Amino acid sequence: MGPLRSVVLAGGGTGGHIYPLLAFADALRRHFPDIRITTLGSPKGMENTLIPAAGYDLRVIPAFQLPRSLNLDLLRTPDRMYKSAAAAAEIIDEVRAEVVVGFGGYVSVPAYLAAWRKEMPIVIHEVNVPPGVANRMGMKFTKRVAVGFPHQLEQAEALRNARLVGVPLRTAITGMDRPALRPQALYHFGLRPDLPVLFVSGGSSGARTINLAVAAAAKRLAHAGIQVLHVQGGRNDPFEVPNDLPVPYVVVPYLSDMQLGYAAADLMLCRGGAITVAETTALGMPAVYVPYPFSNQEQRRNALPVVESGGGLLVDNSELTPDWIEHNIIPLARDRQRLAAMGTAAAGYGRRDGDEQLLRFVLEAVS
Ligand SMILES: CC(=O)N[C@H]1[C@@H](OP(=O)(O)OP(=O)(O)OC[C@H]2O[C@@H](n3ccc(=O)[nH]c3=O)[C@H](O)[C@@H]2O)O[C@H](CO)[C@@H](O)[C@@H]1O
Repeated sequence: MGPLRSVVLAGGGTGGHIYPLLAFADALRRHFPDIRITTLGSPKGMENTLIPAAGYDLRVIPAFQLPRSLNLDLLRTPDRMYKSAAAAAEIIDEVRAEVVVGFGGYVSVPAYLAAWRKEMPIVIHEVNVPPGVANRMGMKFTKRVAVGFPHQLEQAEALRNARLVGVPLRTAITGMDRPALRPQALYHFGLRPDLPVLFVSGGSSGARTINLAVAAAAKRLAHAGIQVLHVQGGRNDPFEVPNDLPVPYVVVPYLSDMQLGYAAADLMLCRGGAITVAETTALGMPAVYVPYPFSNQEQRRNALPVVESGGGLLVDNSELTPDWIEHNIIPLARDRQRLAAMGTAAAGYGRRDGDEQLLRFVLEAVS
């Protein structure tokens, strides 16, 4: 087949839907330098900052509310859905897209609907169990569904016949040499090279419980000689960290260059968002996972296979206290051998070629 000339990528809401879209867009551009890439987003999602910052064309289409349960009537009736789908259809026509690839989030639904009406190829990329509501709706229009992780095939009936491609990850992350980047990353954050670094991130929007528990353990961590690099996360209130600590505790609101955080870190403390898990494992980063306790336990499902393979620890949100941190994280962060073994196990679960594998799947769809 010839080169792809124009694609529409749909996905929005939080980072978990947007970063894989961007990583896939980068892969498209690598293979087809002249390709036209158009992304569809909703008015309020993080796509409004992340996609233009990455240099891609973002078209915002009208928002609509999607119910938590699936109902096909919804697609026939409400005006707002029609309006959104009509806007998506107009853009698909304008750019003469050959395929729509959706990553989930409400904005994907009008894109799927518009593409289905035009009888165009549709490809869905899904990273969670159970699959998100937008992608579940999209699955009524296409059988071309790709997933990020092996457990999804076993645990979700709707994904049983999906193609396992992995998660498209940014090459700034998958392509980095962690030890080589470490000195620069430590310098960037004002961290010392002689003490371990705990990297704390609650995902793209941050996590209040994690923020408060780690901040409350700041003194104990510092006196044990553990430095902290703490990403607060966009949607979270600031928290207090004592300013007389003997070792650095660096708080940053959000990291656009997430690879610098990974490069500086010896151990990660994080939620279990699918893209976070894909990144920590791709990098062989030992991690303590604190899954978000709601959303159908999807984050526990993401983290469990890594933990079972020895690549990290799992702790319930309600159990993450300063005492737990003192008794579990402090000894781990100081144990280089254990960290190295965990990192090796995590790397055994991780993969770095999700972008290329998804591209292969999309090319099959258009051929
Ligand atoms: C509470 C909730 O429902 N979370 C969901 C959401 O998580 P969320 O949107 O937090 O997404 P993930 O944890 O999967 O990924 C976060 C992404 O943001 C990046 N990042 C994060 C912080 C930062 O400062 N800079 C930065 O670049 C990470 O490198 C990663 O690429 O989407 C995921 C993927 O659908 C789901 O599995 C999660 O369950």
